[in-house]
Amino acid sequence: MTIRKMGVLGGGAWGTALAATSARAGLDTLIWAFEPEVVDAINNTHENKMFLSGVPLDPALKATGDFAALADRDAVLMVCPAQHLRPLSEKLQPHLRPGVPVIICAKGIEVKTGMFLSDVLAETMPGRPVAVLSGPTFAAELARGLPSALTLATKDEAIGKALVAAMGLPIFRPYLSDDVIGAQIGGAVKNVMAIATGIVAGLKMGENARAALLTRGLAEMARFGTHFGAETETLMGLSGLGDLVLTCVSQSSRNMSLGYEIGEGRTMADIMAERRTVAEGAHTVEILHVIAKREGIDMPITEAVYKILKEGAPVAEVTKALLARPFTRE
Ligand SMILES: NC(=O)C1=CN([C@@H]2O[C@H](COP(=O)(O)OP(=O)(O)OC[C@H]3O[C@@H](n4cnc5c(N)ncnc54)[C@H](O)[C@@H]3O)[C@@H](O)[C@H]2O)C=CC1
Ligand SMILES: O=C(CO)COP(=O)(O)O
Repeated sequence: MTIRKMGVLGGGAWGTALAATSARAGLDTLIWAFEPEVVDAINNTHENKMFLSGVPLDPALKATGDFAALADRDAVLMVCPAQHLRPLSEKLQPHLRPGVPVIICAKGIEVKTGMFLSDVLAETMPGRPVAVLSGPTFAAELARGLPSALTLATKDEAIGKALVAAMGLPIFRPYLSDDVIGAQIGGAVKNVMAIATGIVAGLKMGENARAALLTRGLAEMARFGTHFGAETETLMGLSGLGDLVLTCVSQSSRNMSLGYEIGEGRTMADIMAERRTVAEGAHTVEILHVIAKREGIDMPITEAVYKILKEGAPVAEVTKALLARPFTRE
């Protein structure tokens, strides 16, 4: 299998950065974008001002608002926010040739069903090969040509190798895995942990507290992951620990900075009113909390973020309760 024509579903920051990378790798690349202004800007000004401003794009990179225009693609990167994956994949499915792989690049869990995104695609795109591309990667850095490494997980080794051959670059290094569930869990859970570490940073609780939270967040990710059959190697790899570290320590993260502002005393409503971009952890926490309860998985940090974001519990009270938990074994 050879991939020459790449489709990208989603013209946000990450979709645009991945499309720019695909074009840089020499692939004929077409982005489907939701906003007509984004389609227009990519085609006519070669810049996505709305989501990735200041990054000049290859004029060969084209955008469309028409799903049918993706009909000749050899593979499609699915880079919409997680909660939009179901309706968008339903609309795209009839236009793609059978056997064309789709690669999940979104990070999250479907809130209304509790399903992993690969399970959503198994319903909306039955029989289609699926891969997951996930790792510590801020869109703005990749778009500027700075180096990144990611996990590329798929059960179909030939497709994995074809994707690496097509898109791999010295600045974009995919590492193959067959752990499709594990690669999704890291990316989903780390966003919730990034909100938590952001809150602690906003509260000025110190760097010891942040390191403690990040490490206990990893324990939470590992408990959740192993419960659903993820391999430890994946959780300790780029899509797990790697992404957890990046997202929890940097204010470039939308999730971390969301937490930071909450820690400083702002309300969710005020913060969200100023943002057009997605902070996936704010959605993921809603369902992660439900799944953890249902499955009996101990996830106290997730629970704390849920209480603050979704129940409006006072930050000081929730933090105090988290620190007062009974002492236990590591
Ligand atoms: N930005 C980043 O550095 C990275 C993002 N991701 C993941 O990629 C996914 C997409 O994120 P970004 O590209 O950053 O998005 P973004 O936050 O830059 O842009 C928002 C996106 O949501 C789309 N959107 C808004 N309303 C919509 C609707 N009603 N229907 C369909 N689409 C709609 C917009 O078209 C746009 O593509 C997320 O799951 C994110 O976690 C993964 C790795 C890095
Ligand atoms: O997933 C990301 C980095 O790997 C981007 O993180 P944010 O969505 O928090 O900005």
